[in-house]
Amino acid sequence: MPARLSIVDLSDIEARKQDISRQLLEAATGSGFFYVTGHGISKEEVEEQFANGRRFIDLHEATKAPTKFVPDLFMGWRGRQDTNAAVGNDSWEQYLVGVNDHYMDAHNLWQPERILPGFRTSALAFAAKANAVAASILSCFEEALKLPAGFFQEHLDLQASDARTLFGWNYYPAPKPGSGQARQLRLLPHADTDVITLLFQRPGEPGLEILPGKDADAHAADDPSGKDATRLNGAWTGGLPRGIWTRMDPLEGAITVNIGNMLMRLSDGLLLSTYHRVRAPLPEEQPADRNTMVLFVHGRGHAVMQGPRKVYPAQTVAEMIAANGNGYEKVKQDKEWQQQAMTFLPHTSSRPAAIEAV
Ligand SMILES: O=C(O)CCC(=O)C(=O)O
Ligand SMILES: [Fe+2]
Repeated sequence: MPARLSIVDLSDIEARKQDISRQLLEAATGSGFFYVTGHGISKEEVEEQFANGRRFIDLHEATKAPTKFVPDLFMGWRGRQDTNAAVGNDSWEQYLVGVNDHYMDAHNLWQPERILPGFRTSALAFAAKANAVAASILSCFEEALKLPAGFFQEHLDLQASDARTLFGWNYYPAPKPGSGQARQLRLLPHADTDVITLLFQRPGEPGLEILPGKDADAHAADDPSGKDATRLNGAWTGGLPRGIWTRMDPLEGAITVNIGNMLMRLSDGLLLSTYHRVRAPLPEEQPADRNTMVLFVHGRGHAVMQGPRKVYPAQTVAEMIAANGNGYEKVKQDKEWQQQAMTFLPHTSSRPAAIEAV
């Protein structure tokens, strides 16, 4: 099996469901990360939404401050001061919105219309489109995972009063010349807490890397601090080299998809939530900004994320978010780990031999 990252074409998913389900399952049981094309979201829509998010990021700090992050909900704005406290450097800023207006309004986490006209409508419309892509990917997994038919449709309902799915923007400014940031990470290694993540990356702004063979379970079980990233489990890596940070670069027209801890639990460990990180541009790369958009598919707060074989403890979506936020929250108090993890060695980063359709 060659070392490769998989691309799955989702076009005509209703007519080709069986075929696509097989391909998705093969892609997902490998490294836990794959690309999808034929998803029906145009390049223009994606760029428009990047621009929408940038309108927020470019606001004055004092204007953004009232929409500050609420940890239990995992919604709101984290400025570079906050991400500095969370991950140990100041090269990252994030704004996450709930697809559920109820939580957002209760905490005043939207900017007023007069400051960002049309922002909310545009963001929610895009999040709903992305969620539809997520829902069709997940419906392909139901049968294979022996979950009741319609399980995801029920739990991913964005209109539900306890819907906890998040959409948002990550902004990593270009490293300042001479700052040494080229040898730093922009985001620490972590595994996502959600069901699946849809990540929109822009060509020309690389940095995402995955660690095949190191999943959230291996992290939690044998290395709670996560300090030793080389401790791995024995899981299948889809032919990618085990324990080597592998570049998951932006791919024109594709959405990057990864399995989160909730789907790992729902699948009783068949699908793995793989460790990933974001590094700053290398000295030989363009010292560009990095802009990404994420859909963290969580589903409804009361949904129990446990598979039919009950391999993992029964915990609800709300409990899992409150306990762990996203994975990087877990290590934020550990200064020694931060220092160790932030130092980036370029030779630890490798390109996959191929990116190809399964
Ligand atoms: O911005 C990226 O490329 C990755 C973001 C990520 O992993 C996260 O927000 O969980
Ligand atoms: Fe992540």
